Amino acid sequence: MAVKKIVTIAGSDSLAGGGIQADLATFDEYNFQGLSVITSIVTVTQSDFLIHEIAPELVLEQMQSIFALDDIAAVKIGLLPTQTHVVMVADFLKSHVKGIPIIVDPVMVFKESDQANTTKMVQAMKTYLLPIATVVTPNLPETELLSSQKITTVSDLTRAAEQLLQDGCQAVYAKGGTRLDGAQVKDVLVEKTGVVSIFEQPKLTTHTNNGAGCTLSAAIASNLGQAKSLTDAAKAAQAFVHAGIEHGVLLNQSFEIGNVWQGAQRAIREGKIDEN
Ligand SMILES: Nc1ncnc2c1ncn2[C@@H]1O[C@H](COP(=O)(O)OP(=O)(O)O)[C@@H](O)[C@H]1O
Ligand SMILES: Cc1ncc(COP(=O)(O)O)c(C=O)c1O
Repeated sequence: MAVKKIVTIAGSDSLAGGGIQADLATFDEYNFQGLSVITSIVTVTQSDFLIHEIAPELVLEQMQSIFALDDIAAVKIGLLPTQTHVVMVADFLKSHVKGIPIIVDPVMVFKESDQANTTKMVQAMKTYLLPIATVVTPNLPETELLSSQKITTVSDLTRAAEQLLQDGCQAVYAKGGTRLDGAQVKDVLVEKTGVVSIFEQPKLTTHTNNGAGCTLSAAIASNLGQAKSLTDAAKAAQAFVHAGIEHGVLLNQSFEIGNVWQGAQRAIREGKIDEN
């Protein structure tokens, strides 16, 4: 029996919070065989958050192996360590991949570190990656970087997301998340058609949100790969992440911040977690 296949082009998070590990775990929950192109390896210690890049030629070879298959359901792009990787991945997809959803998570600002990539990275993303995207999923600081706008309210977030449509993407799902005030998390989806949707969930106080952004974009990719509409895919993905944060896991007791658990929604569905 042939399996349904979906691809992530992203970094490895050795501690499995975000990155390739979160993407593959998400794809598995949606019954996809997850294929992966590893762009970088992230290592985390008490003092350092390091991104080790994989040589662009090797990234290209991974893409060539995968896209020799012609029945991929969707592609998600996560961490790209340099502008060279951005240009190369965008060029490859533009010429080799047609007619399937491309979800771009423009990973530049991490919860685990304050570092934000440079202005040149922002420019490379806007010039090469956004134009090929079905949907782009920046978090709040990334939306600020890409739009050069300061964001403190949902209206600001919506306006900035609408501005990003001018870079040529079909839609922007901007994550307000916990970075906007209020008891609810608020994310905004703006589409080129003019439709604006706001997705809300109760703001959780659990500290198990490592990988929330990666899981969200992988879940959007999975739902789009199952041929849902973008609005339905986004709504389902936000609910999937919410369950994953609420029932997230700590690696051990010395970690204060834990990882999203991609199996949470299934466990709830199967009655293995009592929600009351
Ligand atoms: N504490 C929380 N409670 C509920 N939802 C959350 C929480 N933190 C993040 N989310 C949701 O998780 C997804 C990822 O958001 P965010 O953490 O802002 O992204 P990133 O990981 O890229 O910084 C969004 O849908 C956001 O609304
Ligand atoms: C490889 C990689 N990609 C992306 C992320 C971003 O993770 P999050 O979904 O928490 O924003 C991380 C965070 O550690 C990472 O290591």
